[in-house]
Amino acid sequence: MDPDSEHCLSTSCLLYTPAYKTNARLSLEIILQGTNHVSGSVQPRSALIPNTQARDAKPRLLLMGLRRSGKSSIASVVFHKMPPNETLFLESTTRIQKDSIHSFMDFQVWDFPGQLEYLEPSFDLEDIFGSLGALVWVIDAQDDYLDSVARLNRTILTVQQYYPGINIEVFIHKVDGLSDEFRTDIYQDIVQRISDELSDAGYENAPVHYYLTSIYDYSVFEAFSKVIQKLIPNLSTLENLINTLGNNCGFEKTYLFDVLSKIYIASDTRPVDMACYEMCSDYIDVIVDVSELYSWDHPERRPKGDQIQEAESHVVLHDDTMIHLMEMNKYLCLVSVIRNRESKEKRGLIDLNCRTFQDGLNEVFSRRWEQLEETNHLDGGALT
Ligand SMILES: Nc1nc2c(ncn2[C@@H]2O[C@H](COP(=O)(O)OP(=O)(O)OP(=O)(O)O)[C@@H](O)[C@H]2O)c(=O)[nH]1
Repeated sequence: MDPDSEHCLSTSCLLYTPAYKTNARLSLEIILQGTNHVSGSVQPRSALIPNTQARDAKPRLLLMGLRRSGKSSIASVVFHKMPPNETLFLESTTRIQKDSIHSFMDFQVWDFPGQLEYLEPSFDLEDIFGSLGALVWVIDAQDDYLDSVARLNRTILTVQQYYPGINIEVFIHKVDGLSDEFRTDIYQDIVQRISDELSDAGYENAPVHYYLTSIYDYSVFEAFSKVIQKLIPNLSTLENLINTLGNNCGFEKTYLFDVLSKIYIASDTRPVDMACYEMCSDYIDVIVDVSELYSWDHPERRPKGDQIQEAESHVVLHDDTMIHLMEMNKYLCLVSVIRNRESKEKRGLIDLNCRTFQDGLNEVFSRRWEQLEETNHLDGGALT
């Protein structure tokens, strides 16, 4: 964000005190408490306990690929806020790392050791691929990728016999060190090799999607956003709501962000603009930092009249672009980019429309969220 930009943080974001806080919690600290980091190994078929499946019914994202391809780095950067440089010190994974993410929807991320031979008969495929949301295969684009491609093809051909609807998401990773031309060549080569081999094996039109990713820019967040969006029930309803809101308010682009991971779970259906996405994502960081600084319980602070329940803020940048942020519930916030001069002058209308959108959003999803919260409550809040 440009240091010269005119910052107009609305007071609603800064003034509320914990006594007046409701469900709205734009604070990573609080949300991170809901994130468990446990490790475990997949049980061999004979050791399966019948009831574990019910507790593990959350959609699962499997991070797979060869050793040192970058799986743990991706999970750490996206879900644990690890600065990319610190991934240099990550040790090789030796057991499956199971991460439960408790957010706008509960899901699990399983990080597989690169050397694990999960296709061997001693592993129960149902235990690994049952309740699967997506298989994310990470290929190190800076290394020789032929082995990785061959192993991916073996995995797809085995798994699709039992789980034909499975989403395969291929992250062609570590592209930060490559020129644009080289990236395109590698991308085309990998896509070609995978689709040729699969169609030779008689598997046409496999549901495989490809992304160029790196932890050193926003591409990995963008890719994860796309992966997660496929797991969201009612995504098209959500996109329609955002489109309607954007059209009525003159928004150039709108993203509905998960505050914890900063992946976006939905946006309007205009083409993705990475610059907008980066700006909106950075703005969430600013607001989270400010909220954490000022929303602690101060004995002498007096509430100044009625407070708006959710954090709300806008900033006008040096080029007259406005970013508008509004917290939707304790997990999600809506961030919009506004360039249209007329629209910017109608802040009241924008706020009103965003509140209406918030009602619609919570109506579509609240029942599900309430159910999830009740379940967690019954479980004693423990997430596996
Ligand atoms: N240049 C670059 N390096 C990366 C990127 N992502 C990860 N790395 C580096 O790749 C190395 C291996 O990363 P890990 O995340 O440990 O790899 P892994 O796939 O989990 O490895 P195993 O646990 O052995 O299976 C680390 O030194 C990371 O810093 C990236 O996007 N770009």
